[in-house]
Amino acid sequence: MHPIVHHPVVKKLSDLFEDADLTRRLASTLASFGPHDGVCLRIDAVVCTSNSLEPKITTKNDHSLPLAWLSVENNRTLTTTPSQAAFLNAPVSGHGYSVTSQSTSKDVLENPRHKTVSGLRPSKSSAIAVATEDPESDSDADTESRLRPSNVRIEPSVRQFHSDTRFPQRKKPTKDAAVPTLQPSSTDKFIAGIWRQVHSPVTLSVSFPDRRPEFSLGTGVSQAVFRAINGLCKKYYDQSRSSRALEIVVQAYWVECYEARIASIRLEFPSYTNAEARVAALKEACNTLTWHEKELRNKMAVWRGYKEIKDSGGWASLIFAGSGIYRVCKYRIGFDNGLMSRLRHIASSLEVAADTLHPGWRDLLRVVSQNGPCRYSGHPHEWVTLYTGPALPLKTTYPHLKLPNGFNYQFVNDCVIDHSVFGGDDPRRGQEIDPDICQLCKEQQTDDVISNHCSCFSALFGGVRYPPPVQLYHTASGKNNGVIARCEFDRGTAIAEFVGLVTQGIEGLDVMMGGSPERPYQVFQGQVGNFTRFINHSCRPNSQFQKFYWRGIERILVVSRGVTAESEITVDYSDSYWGKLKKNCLCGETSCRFAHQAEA
Ligand SMILES: C[S@@+](CC[C@H](N)C(=O)[O-])C[C@H]1O[C@@H](n2cnc3c(N)ncnc32)[C@H](O)[C@@H]1O
Repeated sequence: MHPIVHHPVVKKLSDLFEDADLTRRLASTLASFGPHDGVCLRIDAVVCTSNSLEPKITTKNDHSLPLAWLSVENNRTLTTTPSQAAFLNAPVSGHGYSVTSQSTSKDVLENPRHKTVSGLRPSKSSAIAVATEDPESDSDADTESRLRPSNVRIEPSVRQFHSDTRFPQRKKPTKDAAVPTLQPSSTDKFIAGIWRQVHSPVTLSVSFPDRRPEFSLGTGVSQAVFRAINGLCKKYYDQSRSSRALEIVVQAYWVECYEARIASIRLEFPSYTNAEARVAALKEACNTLTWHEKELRNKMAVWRGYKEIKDSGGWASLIFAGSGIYRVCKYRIGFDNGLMSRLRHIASSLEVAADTLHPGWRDLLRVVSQNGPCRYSGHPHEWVTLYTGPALPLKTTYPHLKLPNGFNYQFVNDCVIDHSVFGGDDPRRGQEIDPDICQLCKEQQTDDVISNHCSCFSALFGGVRYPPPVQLYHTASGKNNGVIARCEFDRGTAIAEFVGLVTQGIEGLDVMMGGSPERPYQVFQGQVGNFTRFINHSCRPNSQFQKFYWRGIERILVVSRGVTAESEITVDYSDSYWGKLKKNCLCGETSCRFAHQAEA
């Protein structure tokens, strides 16, 4: 049989793909080659987007990436360039699978931008902050005239939000370079990275072999169990590219096993000192891992970091940490009590996001028998997160309202039209508006991500939509629930659409007014809607309501005026709203306009 079949790399590949048949199939393929054909094995990877894993074979648009050439003649080595392998006479021209990828981000960034109907411009993308201000767009009068309430004639008893709230004069960002700006620290970036990853469509599914060793530290760690965890550690270290999260989980757990093994050795050999027991455990590990002691010690230092992060932020913080975690743990960047206490604070909130957005994530922990049941189920916003402990079901947080049937709220992604009021009509449809052209940028709008050219609020319309990195939380200031941003939202970025029942004729309850004086409508969030229902008021808000037409339909958006991570998202409810609310404003701002509202 051809010697390449027994090559260790081939063995590794078959382990990697868990395909015991690989060598047999390789052997039968090689049977067609002659002894002087200079056979080598080319190892390719195919680059594609995760949402297009159904590859199309193309010849023109080849995204295959030759990684290495393996030759038996070349003293069993892998080469990384075709020139190194040239003597083998091996075919190096690319052919293989590729996926058609749509690349609009460049176009998106280069598209010209136009002024919005209010003081905010749409952000170029969620990653790029709008650095400049339009000098003419900031005066209250100007803003007001452009945002004049559409249906100001209605004078009902309802407390109305208006998407055209008069905002207090905004301070222009200073251009003075001498004024220091607060940059996010490495810890901020690390934690934001975890939140971003958990709110991304990352796929974490794994398949394990049927027979796996069972682990339990309760009864001590025998040499056999320690050998098994060492074996696992080696396996996932070797497979790190394909299962990075698994690797980190195993390594963090290895540290626990190692400590438990030391304790067990001390019981087995009572004459051993702690240092001797450590060395003995280390030697055992090195035997299976086939690493030198020094090598293992170096790696262990990083793995200890993983364990510390897991101990503070829970397994979810480790699994969703992304690739930055290695650097953080290797160089221990910002690795202090500050990081650990922040991780402890977000641990249960992170679990809410992980359980509700990635219900299968705990399967990864099966690799070390640490998987438990899902704690939080349902919609991510059916949970109110707390700094002090596990999240509470949203339903249980309104006892003060004394509602006869309890608090019931159905989360929906899009507005629901009250057909009993409007028949088959959608009152949000703009009259004499071209539904294909954006009113702001004048570019073409379509729901098809590829042909859409309007990137005004691409996080919500015409782009790929991810769950926004926000959660409900219990405010400390007495406002009951509120909405907390887990990542920053650049100024001009849409956070969400104000979604609810599109209706008319609601009296005495909170509604958002929309439409025109001729065709008014209300958006009522009493029973259905999204998290915007829980956004509180501030007299110095970090967000604002803003109208926007998408495909000819008026949408009311919550747009960031610069929201920092871990801050409460707030809007200005407007004077007319507070005029009908017999409560004191608890926003706590020095410029608060309604602090003594109830006494007035
Ligand atoms: C749309 S809800 C906001 C979510 C609400 N906090 C909750 O727990 O459901 C609006 C109500 O929240 C309360 N609220 C919002 N902002 C407030 C503020 N700055 N001060 C006091 N109460 C506020 C008022 O009772 C108001 O009528």
